Amino acid sequence: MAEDDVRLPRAFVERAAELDDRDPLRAFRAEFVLPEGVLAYLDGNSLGRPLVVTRDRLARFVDGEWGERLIRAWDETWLARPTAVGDLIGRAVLGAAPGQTVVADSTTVLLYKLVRAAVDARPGRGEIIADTENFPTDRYVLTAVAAETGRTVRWIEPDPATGVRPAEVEALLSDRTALVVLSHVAYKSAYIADLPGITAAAHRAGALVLWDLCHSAGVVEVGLDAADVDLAVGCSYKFLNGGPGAPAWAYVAQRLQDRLVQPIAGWMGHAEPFAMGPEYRPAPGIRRFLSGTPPVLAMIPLEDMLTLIERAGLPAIRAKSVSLTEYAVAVADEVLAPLGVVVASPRDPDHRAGHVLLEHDAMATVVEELWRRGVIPDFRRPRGLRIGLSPLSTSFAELATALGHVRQLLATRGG
Ligand SMILES: Cc1ncc(COP(=O)(O)O)c(C=O)c1O
Ligand SMILES: Nc1c(O)cccc1C(=O)C[C@H](N)C(=O)O
Repeated sequence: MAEDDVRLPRAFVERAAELDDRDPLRAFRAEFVLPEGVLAYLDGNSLGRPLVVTRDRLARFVDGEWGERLIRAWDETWLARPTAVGDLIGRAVLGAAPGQTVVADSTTVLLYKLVRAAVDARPGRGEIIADTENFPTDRYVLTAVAAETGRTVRWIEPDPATGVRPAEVEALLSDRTALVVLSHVAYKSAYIADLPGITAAAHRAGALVLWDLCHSAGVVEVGLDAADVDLAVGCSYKFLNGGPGAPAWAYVAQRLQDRLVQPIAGWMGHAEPFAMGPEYRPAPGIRRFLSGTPPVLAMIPLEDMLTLIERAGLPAIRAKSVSLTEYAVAVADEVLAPLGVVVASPRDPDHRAGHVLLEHDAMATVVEELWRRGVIPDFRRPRGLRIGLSPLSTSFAELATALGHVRQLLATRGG
């Protein structure tokens, strides 16, 4: 293979073709918008592709619910959308019974609301357990709530490649722990934490636990009710393909809902929003975690993708996800490692979610050139190229194409 050849070795190209031929989900790719100029899109763990059906649904919404029903649509359908779509998310990807999931705000805002509500429900417990490798917005919210409430964050410093292990959490748990906040899937390495194990350990210490599922929802089976999780949040623009700025969602276990008070008391979380009365009275159940007017328009792409996920089935989606990341790791080991690339994601597929982190000092410039070529993964400091693999919209051929360009750029870089 010539250095400047952008193709992978024939064996890998043929394996990709075989895997596509055998892929039981291969027909779903055609339901996404696939522009010619994008050779390979490997960033669905940041922003998922749009569905073709959404283009038509948005047009119908403008003419129908918005353009013709107008303000009447609030009572007819829109006011119920946050919990209706929440229940769809709960059923399709969270393993959550109805009445426990609501769509609203952004992940950051919902994180603040649930973290604050949780620590206020544990007065006298002055510690929050978190980790230094979590996404910045989680760390910033936790630091702010700790400052607001006179609490201390106990930071775990996990090995970036392995993520937070139960023993590291247990070492910090005590009767001073109010809340444990972790990402189920690490945003850099894609490490899948032991959600049931850590949840049980937190409960043994009398603490609440909140899971950030941004990199899990839609690509990893979660099982919130089965694991007796208290609280969870997630975004919907990654593997739920809700589109840029799509709303987030929150899960609050039924047993906790009427015992928690969230700090942003807005009219949409009121028991009777249109009474417009003098006093705030929280709505019963999950609606009390709403604050302002729901992002109705922004829920349309999300509804379409949840329908697709239910058609495909999360077990099949997870199985393809594992095949895709296994293929990426095999190419990295056999073709990229001789060029200095290191796989910085778990080797065990049971602990690896929907993306793979490949490290090399040249990755920042490699990603810049890849984007110019229409090959779109993303870069995370200090030296990580993230290969995001959305199972329903990504083909093995597309993945092989992308990795061929990565190889060629590393093989021909000067210096
Ligand atoms: C783990 C995690 N939490 C939170 C966020 C972002 O939160 P927001 O949707 O509020 O920007 C992201 C990425 O966008 C993320 O990866
Ligand atoms: N949420 C994002 C945004 O608003 C702009 C650009 C990127 C994003 C992302 O999704 C970042 C992503 N959570 C990450 O894992 O890095």
